Amino acid sequence: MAAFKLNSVLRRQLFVGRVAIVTGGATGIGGMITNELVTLGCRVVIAARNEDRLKEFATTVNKNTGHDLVYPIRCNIRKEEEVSELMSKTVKQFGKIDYLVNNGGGQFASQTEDISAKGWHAVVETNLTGTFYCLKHVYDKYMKKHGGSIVNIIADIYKGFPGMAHTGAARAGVENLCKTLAVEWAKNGVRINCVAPGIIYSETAEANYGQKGMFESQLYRIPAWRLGDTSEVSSVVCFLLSPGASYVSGNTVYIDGAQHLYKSTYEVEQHSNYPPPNYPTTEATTPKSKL
Ligand SMILES: CCC/C=C/C(=O)SCCNC(=O)CCNC(=O)[C@H](O)C(C)(C)COP(=O)([O-])OP(=O)([O-])OC[C@H]1O[C@@H](n2cnc3c(N)ncnc32)[C@H](O)[C@@H]1OP(=O)([O-])[O-]
Ligand SMILES: NC(=O)C1=CN([C@@H]2O[C@H](COP(=O)(O)OP(=O)(O)OC[C@H]3O[C@@H](n4cnc5c(N)ncnc54)[C@H](OP(=O)(O)O)[C@@H]3O)[C@@H](O)[C@H]2O)C=CC1
Repeated sequence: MAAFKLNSVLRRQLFVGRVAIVTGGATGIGGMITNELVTLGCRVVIAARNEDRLKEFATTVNKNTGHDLVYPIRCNIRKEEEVSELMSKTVKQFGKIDYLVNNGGGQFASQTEDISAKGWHAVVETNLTGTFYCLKHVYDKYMKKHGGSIVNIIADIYKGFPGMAHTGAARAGVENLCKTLAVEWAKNGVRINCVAPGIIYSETAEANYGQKGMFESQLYRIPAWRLGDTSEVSSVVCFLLSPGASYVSGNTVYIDGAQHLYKSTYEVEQHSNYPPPNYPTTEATTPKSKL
């Protein structure tokens, strides 16, 4: 009991005096990351496009904790000047940026051939270019001189991302950028890692993907036989930001109940359109082509 009490005191103090930026920090996974950082004593700037939602979330958390620890700044990460301003305003307001969580992002489900050029650019600009802007400007405005710790939220791209090629390509780009920067910025005391969530329940994520219960229909593809919850992502993010991960950089942690090692969310329908094999085939091994 005594040990637990000591741990909970240490836990509350882990990030006292620290300042974090969480993009998309007012909803879903980002909202839980903000909550957990605040619980650990951190001041958190939350940044996204919907200003009303940011303000409402900040007011609620600040009221619940009795401290002004959450500060909203409207920012579309696709706009470099807004990202630059986000970093400048944070340094002006709080004097520092210890942590950056690149969580803001999203996509839509589509067969690759149905993605328009505009849709492709929207997803790549949001998830890859937006993340690049955040990384570049947090480095320029603070971390180049002072170091820091960064976590990028990507997605389960272990087997490509059939059904969401745009985001698969963008997130793979972020993962590769992370590996590069772990080396290039090590000399500046910057650590950078990625977190790859599997299917994580949040009201906003479910709303984005249409009908209620859609996520649950995927359970049989997940060895854990359940979805993840947002606190199961935020705890890993906080660990990676913390001194507990002081020798960890350039890595990706999958938070997916082992789904990346198991079944894809994509179904390939039966067909016989591959070049024929060199072994004898029967009707049973050669399904009729649907072409
Ligand atoms: C298994 C689960 C894993 C993942 C879970 C999560 O991530 S949960 C979290 C998920 N949370 C989120 O994803 C939330 C954040 N997501 C977003 O903000 C958007 O999904 C975004 C990234 C596409 C930006 O979109 P925006 O509207 O700001 O961008 P814009 O106005 O610049 O260009 C729009 C163009 O993109 C196209 N297009 C867009 N939607 C669709 C569609 N449904 N259908 C088809 N196409 C679509 C279309 O071409 C459109 O142009 P049009 O035809 O209108 O001239
Ligand atoms: N839930 C899941 O199963 C999975 C989620 N992810 C990823 O995790 C992250 C969080 O998703 P989740 O919490 O589930 O869903 P949400 O829809 O709640 O989170 C997306 C957040 O990103 C913000 N955002 C989107 N576009 C921009 C932009 N251009 N500039 C600034 N902020 C932006 C949104 O705020 P606003 O609209 O106000 O800008 C919103 O707060 C996303 O990157 C998502 O793709 C990855 C794999 C699985």
